[in-house]
Amino acid sequence: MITFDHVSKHYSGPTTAVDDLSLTAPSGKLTIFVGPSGCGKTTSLRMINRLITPSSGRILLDGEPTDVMDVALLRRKIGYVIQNAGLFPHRTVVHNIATTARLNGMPKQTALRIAHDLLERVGLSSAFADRYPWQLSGGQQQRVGVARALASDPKFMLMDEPFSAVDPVVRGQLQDEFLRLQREIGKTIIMVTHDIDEALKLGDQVAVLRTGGTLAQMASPQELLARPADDFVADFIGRDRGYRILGFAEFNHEGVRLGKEPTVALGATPETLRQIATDRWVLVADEQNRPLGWADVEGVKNPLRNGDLNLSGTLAVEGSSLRHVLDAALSSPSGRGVIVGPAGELIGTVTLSHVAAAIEAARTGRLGARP
Ligand SMILES: Nc1ncnc2c1ncn2[C@@H]1O[C@H](COP(=O)(O)OP(=O)(O)OP(=O)(O)O)[C@@H](O)[C@H]1O
Repeated sequence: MITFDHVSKHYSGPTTAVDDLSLTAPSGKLTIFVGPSGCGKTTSLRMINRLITPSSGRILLDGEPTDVMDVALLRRKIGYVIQNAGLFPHRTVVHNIATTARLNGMPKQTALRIAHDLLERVGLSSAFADRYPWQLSGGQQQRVGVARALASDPKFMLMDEPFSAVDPVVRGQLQDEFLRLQREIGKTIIMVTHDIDEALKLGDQVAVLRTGGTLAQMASPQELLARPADDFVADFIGRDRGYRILGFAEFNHEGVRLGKEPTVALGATPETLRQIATDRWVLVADEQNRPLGWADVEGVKNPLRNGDLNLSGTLAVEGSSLRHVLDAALSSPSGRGVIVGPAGELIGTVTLSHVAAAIEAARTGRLGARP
């Protein structure tokens, strides 16, 4: 657990970067600091590993004040990941990763073995081990940065905008991979971002800071979306709050009868399509009954080919969120959202009215309707 106890930081002149910040980042959880530019996120983070000294107040790691710890020992307890990874340019990937373990006195061979293991855990093959940072993409460098921070198996991790230097697609992948990794490793993490979507996606808890370095609200993503503390938080979270909160409610199809969707295979004739169709659209699936797309009965004049398929519909995996299921229904040309199992096999379809009923049930229960 990382505790801020009335921490302030005043720089010279009138700037108060952080103003009387008190909060606790719980053990094994990912806490996000988010807020507009200049609200003191990075300053707060860097006070934890004493790259910056607080003007007043204390920071404690598992109850132990950091200001009296030996600074080298303190930093060894804390993995640190920064934007653009900050890798050593003259060291290979595997030696970059091994650095922190070596600094903690681990024998070279053990450190290298751990580095190779970590490379795979962050989604890079061993083929990258002997490359230099400049031979990697931004996303790959960022993965190496995470692996390097993890190499000494620190109890705490500080991450300053770790995914912001890459394009949105890679960023999404890195976030997903990092969430998976954190489920395994359960570190106590504080991450800084200016991106509220990233905060809501990754955070167990989100601390929203306002300019002047004060805490506006600290809450779970669901709580922030359902009950923003004031206008500043509501504005910062932005529009679509009602829609985004659906991302935190699992689609429960127990009370909902999934439609039994008939399917055809590629190669089906127009006559077959017309016989099977319940309306204009027929779902096309492969031999394992995995949906491939929808065919428009009125548009197919020859045996069905790949090029005939409408691919606009998203698939919702069973057990995914109401947001995914709603999106599957909205994006499907037939209006029927396709639900698949873990191997991508068809389970059934849902109509918009089914999803609306599920949303209504969740809204009055778990979504936390306003009192
Ligand atoms: N070394 C410094 N000297 C004087 N003022 C500083 C110094 N470092 C930061 N500040 C000021 O302190 C405030 C907080 O800065 P900080 O970098 O912590 O903000 P931030 O929330 O991380 O911003 P961003 O999202 O833009 O990175 C800002 O007003 C900044 O200008």
